[in-house]
Amino acid sequence: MFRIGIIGCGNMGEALIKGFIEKGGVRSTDIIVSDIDPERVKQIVNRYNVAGTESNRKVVDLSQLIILAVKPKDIENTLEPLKDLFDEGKIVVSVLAGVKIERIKNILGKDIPVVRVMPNTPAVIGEGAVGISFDPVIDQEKRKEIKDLFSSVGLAIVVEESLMDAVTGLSGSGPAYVFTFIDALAQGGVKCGLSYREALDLAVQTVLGSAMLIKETGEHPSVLRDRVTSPGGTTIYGLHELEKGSLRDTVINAVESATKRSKELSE
Ligand SMILES: NC(=O)C1=CN([C@@H]2O[C@H](COP(=O)(O)OP(=O)(O)OC[C@H]3O[C@@H](n4cnc5c(N)ncnc54)[C@H](O)[C@@H]3O)[C@@H](O)[C@H]2O)C=CC1
Ligand SMILES: O=C(O)[C@@H]1CCC=N1
Repeated sequence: MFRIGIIGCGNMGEALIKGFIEKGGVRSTDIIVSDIDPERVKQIVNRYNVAGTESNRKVVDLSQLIILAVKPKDIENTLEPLKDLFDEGKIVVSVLAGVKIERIKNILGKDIPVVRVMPNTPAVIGEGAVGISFDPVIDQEKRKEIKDLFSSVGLAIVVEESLMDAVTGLSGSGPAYVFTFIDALAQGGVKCGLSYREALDLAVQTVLGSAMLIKETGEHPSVLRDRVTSPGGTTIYGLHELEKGSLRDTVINAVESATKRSKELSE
């Protein structure tokens, strides 16, 4: 038996495999993976020394915790052919955006425990942000085991399932917003004469350092911002441009729009 089976070895599937092994102390021998793309399976097996198969049925048959990491549109055609294999003792963990616990149970046609998890790609280096929503039938011991597993790849918080769309819109999709912001910061540096490499290095460290300053001081971002903003200095001029460009409104709208899309995916 394998402790963990992962169906779907794409961006998120691989991020979890890498994070579990390199940061979470999960042994490669505890993991079996499958994907419809045989080349992808070979790649993952070679990279992480896990067991690999093209058979999803083998993954379900041989695993206790079955992590689904296919696209939401593929959930039915992935899960339907496997439902006879889900029996006592197995738990489904779905990282699929917008797919509700109830929908997975309906496809399985039985009351198999299901956990919804919304990780993000920094999980690959153990710096993920993970929302977890438990099926009420899952006992405290199993909840702790699953929370500990995902805590090994970053910050894991338990939320009501009704908030999982917001988690998806904020932290699930959030790395893409931050990558865009960092690239824009760097391009600003380029416009002012820095090489892109220098500008990107400075931008990355500025975002990383600023985030860590919030995390380590527990101070509100506005307090820390005011400590940068000298009266009549440079920062207020930059901040004013951000306000003129409605940065805050745009970021709030981005999270809200991605959240709405997650809700649409669940319909
Ligand atoms: N990419 C991200 O940052 C995040 C993705 N997610 C969720 O993770 C899931 C996967 O997303 P990505 O990894 O980005 O997509 P992806 O397209 O990179 O990976 C999906 C993988 O599933 C495989 N696949 C498709 N049908 C299959 C089947 N029937 N059996 C086995 N494997 C099958 C594909 O070959 C592919 O390798 C999605 O539901 C997404 O909502 C959640 C959080 C973050
Ligand atoms: O864009 C998506 O649908 C997936 C879910 C959250 C991040 N990527």
